[in-house]
Amino acid sequence: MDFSAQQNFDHDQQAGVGILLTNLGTPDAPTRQALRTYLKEFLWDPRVVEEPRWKWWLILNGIILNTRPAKSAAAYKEVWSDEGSPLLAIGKKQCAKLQQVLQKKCGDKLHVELAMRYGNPSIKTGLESLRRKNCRKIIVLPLYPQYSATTTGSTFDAVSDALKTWRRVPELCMIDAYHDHPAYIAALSDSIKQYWQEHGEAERLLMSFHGIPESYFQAGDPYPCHCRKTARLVRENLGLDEEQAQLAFQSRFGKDPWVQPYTDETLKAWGKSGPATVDVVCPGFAADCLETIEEIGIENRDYFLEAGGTRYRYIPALNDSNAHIDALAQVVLQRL
Ligand SMILES: C=CC1=C(C)c2cc3[nH]c(cc4nc(cc5[nH]c(cc1n2)c(C)c5CCC(=O)O)C(CCC(=O)O)=C4C)c(C)c3C=C
Ligand SMILES: [Fe+2]
Ligand SMILES: [Fe+2]
Repeated sequence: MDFSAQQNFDHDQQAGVGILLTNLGTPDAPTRQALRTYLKEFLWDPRVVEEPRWKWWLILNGIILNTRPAKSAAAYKEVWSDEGSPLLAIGKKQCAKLQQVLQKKCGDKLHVELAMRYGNPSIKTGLESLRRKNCRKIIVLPLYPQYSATTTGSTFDAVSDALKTWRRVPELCMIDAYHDHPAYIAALSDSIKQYWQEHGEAERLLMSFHGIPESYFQAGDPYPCHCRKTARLVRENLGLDEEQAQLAFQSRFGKDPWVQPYTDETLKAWGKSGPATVDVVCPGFAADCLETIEEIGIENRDYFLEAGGTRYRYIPALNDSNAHIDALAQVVLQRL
């Protein structure tokens, strides 16, 4: 074990508190090669794909990593901006703003760093930055409001792994979920209300969350229950009934059943015989990314309109809005 990196650590400096803000991750570039590297790390995580290792190794290396990277790179090209990947660019803004808000409240012993579970900047790098700033207490805030072993659980694995080589392990607080935090629910509801004030209301609201395999839920992952609670609280806050505002799960991967109802099938059915106008919001995504901009903003729009719907709009994620950053600050401050 290598503890040498800590030799220059200043033991006398006053200790600080670090906040590690994390998100899923994103490729370094929208290219086949960068996607291959990224997907290899992501899809080899046993929290994400629970298949027996030998079997999954053959499928991943024999099929998926030879086909998916080119397809995913084309999709990423559609959302890539001058600032790079939206998820990372928005993450950097969220991090800088949260630092400002928390420093105003708590002073300059508080440091916020951004890290990605897969790809860069890594969790190891983020934690090391906080160590250099002499943070003896670290609060990990994964930007997933709803807990899932595939996301939040996996982030905690990576944090624990990174700390294995530290001689002085910091006091640690891992925030597991904030799916029903009043400030998060208020920020979501207010952003929908504001969108409707500016653009008018649709006949129906679809709250679309990323899915997980149905078998993970059966094995005890509380994720779908967290999503349902978020959706119910937002719906109640907006004063809508169960027909006017509904929930669905997107981004199914592979052939096994995932938690239902599926977003794409719901929108195709609504296009055929349901409401003429639909607004879609993705409360589980703290930042707009491939899954919201491309999958919801483009792909699912086409499904709805081609099936007969007349108007489809995507309401942006909370991103770096003041209400969102204030909500995240409140989630963190409760743990200080
Ligand atoms: C293979 C299984 C997958 C599980 C389980 C899964 C869970 C899960 N993912 C998110 C959030 C995001 N996923 C994103 C991209 C993405 N997700 C998967 C697969 C699983 N996700 C893949 C293969 C990809 C890559 C894109 C692709 O090739 O289609 C992203 C976007 C990242 C970006 O750079 O924009 C997010 C965010 C959650 C919340 C979740 C379970 C709760
Ligand atoms: Fe995903
Ligand atoms: Fe997707």
